[in-house]
Parts: sequence; C-alpha cells; structure tokens
Amino acid sequence: MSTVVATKSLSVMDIRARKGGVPLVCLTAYTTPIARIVDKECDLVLVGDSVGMVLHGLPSTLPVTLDMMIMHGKAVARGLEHALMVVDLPFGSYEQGPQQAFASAARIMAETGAAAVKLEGGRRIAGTIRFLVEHGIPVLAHVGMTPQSVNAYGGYRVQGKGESADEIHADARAVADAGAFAVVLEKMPAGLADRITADLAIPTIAIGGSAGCDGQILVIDDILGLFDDFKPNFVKRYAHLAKDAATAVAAYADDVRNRSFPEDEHVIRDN
Ligand SMILES: Nc1nc(=O)c2c([nH]1)NC[C@@H]1CN(c3ccc(C(=O)N[C@@H](CCC(=O)O)C(=O)O)cc3)CN21
Ligand SMILES: CC(C)C(=O)C(=O)O
Ligand SMILES: [Mg+2]
Repeated sequence: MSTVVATKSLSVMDIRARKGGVPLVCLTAYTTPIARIVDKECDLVLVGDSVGMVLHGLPSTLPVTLDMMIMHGKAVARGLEHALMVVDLPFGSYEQGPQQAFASAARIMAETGAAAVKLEGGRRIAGTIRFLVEHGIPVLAHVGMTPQSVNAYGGYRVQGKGESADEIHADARAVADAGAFAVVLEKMPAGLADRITADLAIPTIAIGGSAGCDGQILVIDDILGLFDDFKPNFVKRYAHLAKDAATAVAAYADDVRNRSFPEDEHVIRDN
C-alpha cells in the first residue's frame, strides 16, 4: 500500500490569520501544469478572469464567461494540493445583486471545488459580499483599479490619487466590514495601500500596491515573460519564456528544413 502524506490545503482562516505576518505569496494560474508549479510556493492561487486576455487573446476581461472560469477552475484544481484556490466572478455574473452573485458563485464552488470567489468593487458591492459570506461562500474582495470597469475609467488608470484616496479607502473598509476574508488592492499609490493595510483587520494583497501590504499577487504569465501585449509598471519579469519559446521553435524549424530532425533516436525501426 502506498503511503499518502496528508497534505492539508490552506483554508480562508489560515489566510486571514496571516494579517501582519509573513507576506502572502499569491499568483494566478489557468492550467493544471502551471497550478502544480505555483502550488509549491503559493499560499493562494487565483484563477483570474485575466485568463481571457492572457490565454484567449481577448482585448479585455469583459467577454470572459462563467463557463470559461469553471473550465479553467477545474483544470487548476487538479494541480493544487496546498494553496487556497480562488476563482474570479466574471463581468456580468454578479452585478445584478446578491441572488445572481450567489447562483454564479455556487456553480463555481460546486463544479470546481474552489474555496472562495473574488469579485470587483467596493461600497456598491458590499451588500452582495455580505450575502455571499452569510450563505457560506468566502469572498476575496478587490478594490482600487478594478479591470472590469476599464470602460468607465477610459483605460487601466491608477485609482486613488489625491482626493479620491478617501473613496478607495472607504471601499476597502466597506468590503472588510461586509466580511471579506482579504482584499486585493490594485494599481494605487503605495501610501494609500499602506494606510488601508494599517486600518483593516483583514490581509491586503497588492498588485501595484506597496511592499507593506500583507501579500502580493501577479499574473503568472507576466512574471514568466510569456505575456508581451503590455507590461504594467507593477510587473517584474523573473523569466523570459516567450523569448525561449521563439528560440526553440526557430531551432525546430531549421532542423525540419535541413532534415536534421528527426534523428535516429526519434524514428521507429522494424527490429
Ligand atoms: N497579463 C495581465 N496582467 C495583468 O496584471 C492583468 C491582465 N493581464 N488582465 C486583467 C487585468 C488588466 N490589468 C492591467 C492592465 C493594464 C495595466 C497598465 O498599467 N497598463 C498601462 C500600459 C502598459 C503598457 O502598455 O506597457 C497603461 O498605462 O494603461 C495595468 C493593469 C491587470 N490585469
Ligand atoms: C490580477 C488579479 C488580481 C486578477 O484579478 C486577475 O488575474 O484576473
Ligand atoms: Mg480579475
């Protein structure tokens, strides 16, 4: 009989308890092989609606559907043993109110095994967050620059500069009061991210925030150098895999044209 080491995966309570502690390591994942890789280092893995832009070539996250999120959620779940899995509620699947949000979130949880969902918005969505939490669905909130509002912003612009800092701070407070177990702070001045982090009792997870936040999250393809369409200033590339892939494809193409591939070891002989 094989010995199975019981690897208990992290819960939302474990994430919540990391407030003020060792920073939470978070990344996105969309596929099983990448989930296996990030699971070894991450506390939280997000199946982000960024999947639409990163893997499907869509111009924004707005066309991403609930069915797409569920398909990628199932794939990621197969690769995780340790990290907490969170799935984004896509644009159009929750804004009508608590009932619509619950139906969408319940499908995600039942069909993928996700431990929580993430939705974008502050004060305007706080009632929905409260409803989900009261009905057993943990929520990761997301305030600041929320990409599903790109058309309202007129671009992926920094939010919370100057006067509007207090608006973002009020949004963060509202989602924490509504029962979110943590909140993503996206693309805002570091000073504001620090003030929110000091004020809230729940962990803040930054993407374009501050090193003082309780955790950091980035899109996996961005850190691997696999996504080249744009590079937000908050992205740090730790590898250049698109370049490596292009080099590999060019070498294969050369080999095929010169008949250097296949070699002896790649062909089947009769005896
Ligand atoms: N690959 C990827 N990384 C992300 O962080 C990400 C996605 N996709 N898709 C969904 C949203 C969109 N996000 C964005 C998108 C653009 C900027 C941004 O700063 N854009 C710059 C242009 C950068 C460039 O062109 O190099 C801007 O000034 O609008 C920030 C966050 C964050 N999310
Ligand atoms: C970058 C994170 C926060 C996200 O929402 C996504 O990947 O969709
Ligand atoms: Mg998202």
